[in-house]
Amino acid sequence: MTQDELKQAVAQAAADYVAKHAPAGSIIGVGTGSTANFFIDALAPLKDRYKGAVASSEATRLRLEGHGIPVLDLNDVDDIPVYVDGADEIDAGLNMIKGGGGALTREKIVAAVAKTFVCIADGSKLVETMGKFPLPVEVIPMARAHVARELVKLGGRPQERAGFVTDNGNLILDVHGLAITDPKGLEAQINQITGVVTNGLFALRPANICLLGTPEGVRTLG
Ligand SMILES: O=C(CO)[C@H](O)[C@H](O)COP(=O)(O)O
Repeated sequence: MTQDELKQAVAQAAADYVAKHAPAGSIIGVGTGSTANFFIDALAPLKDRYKGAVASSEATRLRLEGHGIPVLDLNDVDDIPVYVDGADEIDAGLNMIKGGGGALTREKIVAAVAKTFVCIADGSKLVETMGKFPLPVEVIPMARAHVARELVKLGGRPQERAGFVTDNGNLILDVHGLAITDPKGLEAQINQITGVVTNGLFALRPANICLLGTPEGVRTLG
């Protein structure tokens, strides 16, 4: 199976999960990235069952609206039963690195509201120790150099994502060379650096389940 076929399989499994667990009339949280895009396509046939979706990025908003799925402002929503999103890396404890697409802050906000976070990923994303994928950190532009110096003190090699501006008007530092043995501790520590909006570790709010695409079928973790 190709990687896209694995992503499609987990996206369909997530749509089936939503159909089973999100009550009719509820609002679905939708992540960002190529796997989340497959999920949006799989969600489209179910759209009349739900009131709409909350999007974690402008790209996701456009794709949802392209399918005729109403997109709501998170400030008008009290309850998101299920949030479905991809990951760049996930470990056995369902901690993740996210933000390869640069949408980490909005993803973290939607995940904070959601009752259940369903991670969808192809099998290549499952790792023993996170950190091979550079950790994205969203930074207020005037704090770039200060935050970079602080990240070097933590043992990382930050690199500005060239020419990239987040949906919030900020920049991304991708931090190479971290072996993340304490994901919760590192997530909290990086978020303490003045000028950091947030970082791509999802360990303080990990996924609740992961639907993992393998050639043998979709495995459920958690
Ligand atoms: O966090 C993300 C975007 O900010 C994505 O979920 C992550 O980068 C995985 O993307 P893909 O499904 O394309 O592999």
